[in-house]
This record gives sequence, C-alpha cells and structure tokens, in this order.
Amino acid sequence: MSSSSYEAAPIREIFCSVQGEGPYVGTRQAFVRFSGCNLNCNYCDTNFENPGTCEYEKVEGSGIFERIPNPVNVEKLESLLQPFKKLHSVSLTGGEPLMHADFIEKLKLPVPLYLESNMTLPEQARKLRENIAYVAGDFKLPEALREIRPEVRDVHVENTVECFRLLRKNNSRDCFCKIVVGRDTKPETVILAAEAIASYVSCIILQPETPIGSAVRTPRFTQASVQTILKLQKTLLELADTRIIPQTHRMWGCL
Ligand SMILES: C[S@@+](CC[C@H](N)C(=O)[O-])C[C@H]1O[C@@H](n2cnc3c(N)ncnc32)[C@H](O)[C@@H]1O
Ligand SMILES: Nc1nc2[nH]cc(C(=O)O)c2c(=O)[nH]1
Ligand code: SF4
Ligand SMILES: [Mg+2]
Repeated sequence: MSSSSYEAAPIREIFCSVQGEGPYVGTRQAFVRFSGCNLNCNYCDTNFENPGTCEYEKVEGSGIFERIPNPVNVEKLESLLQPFKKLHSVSLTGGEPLMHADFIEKLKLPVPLYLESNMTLPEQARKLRENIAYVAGDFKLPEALREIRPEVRDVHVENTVECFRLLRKNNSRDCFCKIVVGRDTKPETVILAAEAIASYVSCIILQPETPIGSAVRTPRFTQASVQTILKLQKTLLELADTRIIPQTHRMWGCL
C-alpha cells in the first residue's frame, strides 16, 4: 500500500443506487456521501453532519446498513466499493465533496468518477481537473443561500464561474449545470448565471425544488409554478440545451 492510501475523510454513507437527477438519470452508480458542507442552502434535502460512523449498505436496496468507523481511508473506501458491479460511475456527493479534494485525488477506482458539487471552491476544483469524468455542477443562486452577506455575493458568483471554467466539458469529461428552481428563485439571476457558464457545459438542467420537511404537506409553499419554469426554459434555450428534470429517486423511494 502506498503512503497516500492512508489519507482519510469523514464519509456519511456509501450505497449503490441509480442516479436520480440530471441527464444521467437511471444510470447505476455507487454513491459516496462525504460529511460537511461550506454552504447552507435553504432547500437542502440532505443531512451531512459527521455522525462518527459511516452507514454502508453492502447489498443494494436491502436497507441493511453496517457501521464503518470514521474517518475512512482511501484503501478502505476502495475495498468497500468492490461489491458494487456494473457501475456507470461512482458519484462523489455530500455535503460538499470538493472539501475533500486531496482525498479524492488519491482514489484509484476501476470506474469513472462523477462529481456532484456546489462549485464554490475553485482551488479545490483545480486539484481534480484530471480525475473527474462527469461534473454535475450546481449553480447556487444567492437567493438560495442562507446567511450570505451582500459583499460576499459577487465573490460567490465569481468562484462558481471559475469552477465551471476549470472543470468545463472537454474530450474526456462531461460537465453540466443544475439549477434548483423554487418559489423564491428570480428568473433574472438564473439567466445571468446561465449566460456566465453556458460555454462550459453540455446542458443546463432546471431542477424543480422538491419540498422537504413540513413543506411536503404544503408543496406550493416552496415550488415555482409550472408556467414559470417552462418560461425560463424557453429563454435559456437561446443559450444552451436546457431541460427540466425533477429529482426522480424520491418517486420510487430508492436512496
Ligand atoms: C445534497 S447536494 C450534495 C452535492 C453538493 N453539495 C451540491 O449541492 O450540488 C446534491 C443535489 O441535491 C440537490 N438538492 C438538494 N435539495 C434539493 C431539493 N429540496 N430539491 C431539489 N434538489 C435538491 C442539490 O441542488 C444538488 O444538486
Ligand atoms: N438516487 C440518487 N441520486 C442522486 N443524485 C444526486 C444525489 C445527491 O444527493 O447528491 C442523489 C441521491 O442521493 N440519490
Ligand atoms: S451545497 Fe449541497 S449539501 Fe451543501 S447545503 Fe447546499 S444542497 Fe446541501
Ligand atoms: Mg440526494
């Protein structure tokens, strides 16, 4: 074992499922969910705290989880992923996986890496330019972020555009952009965001916000109307292939 295999990261869960979002929906993936995030999006559906152990579902869909001690080192993660067969890719998600770029850089896996990121950490993104085959990059609009100070807003947008530039689509990597659209989303900010990254991506996905928590019983409280999202798509189609795809994994209850 090389010394780099001792690099370790806090991982919240590891399981096999299918990609539930975006243009690769339905493809078979192993998911590695890292703990911790640098943002606090108001719609976030995920618990990314570090619980001290990692939940590992070795048999896909079984609902039976082993508790693996945290942090998990590179070699251990590679062995935990071995039982999962016929994978399209391994989804690195979280929390925010770019916070663990040094760890990801060391991973050696027989399948391509698919990065699910908030695209706000360009120095970390730079480290992974050669490692990632699929970039599912979110553009976090200022109105979706809790506790963002006005003076930080511009830096946030600049960092996001820089991440898309660094990880843009090329001959060996696909890169697409997801934008979660909810009741508070301003069409003007979506259009500005899309203009800034259109040349770096293969498509833009408008992902309607899925109601979470108490909002599930009052969905209209968080959702933008069908008409609003369709209108936005029409405008963005001038810039890029733009699709409206809701989260699908929640519909049939897989992880
Ligand atoms: C939980 S995040 C983790 C990866 C990374 N931090 C990010 O935000 O892209 C994974 C995906 O779930 C999406 N997501 C989270 N909550 C959502 C919700 N309520 N409705 C729709 N999409 C949601 C995020 O926008 C992101 O595309
Ligand atoms: N099935 C499934 N698809 C997903 N696509 C992105 C996810 C995420 O949480 O990053 C996710 C997830 O948690 N489950
Ligand atoms: S960046 Fe991703 S994980 Fe972090 S709060 Fe936002 S949606 Fe949740
Ligand atoms: Mg999810």
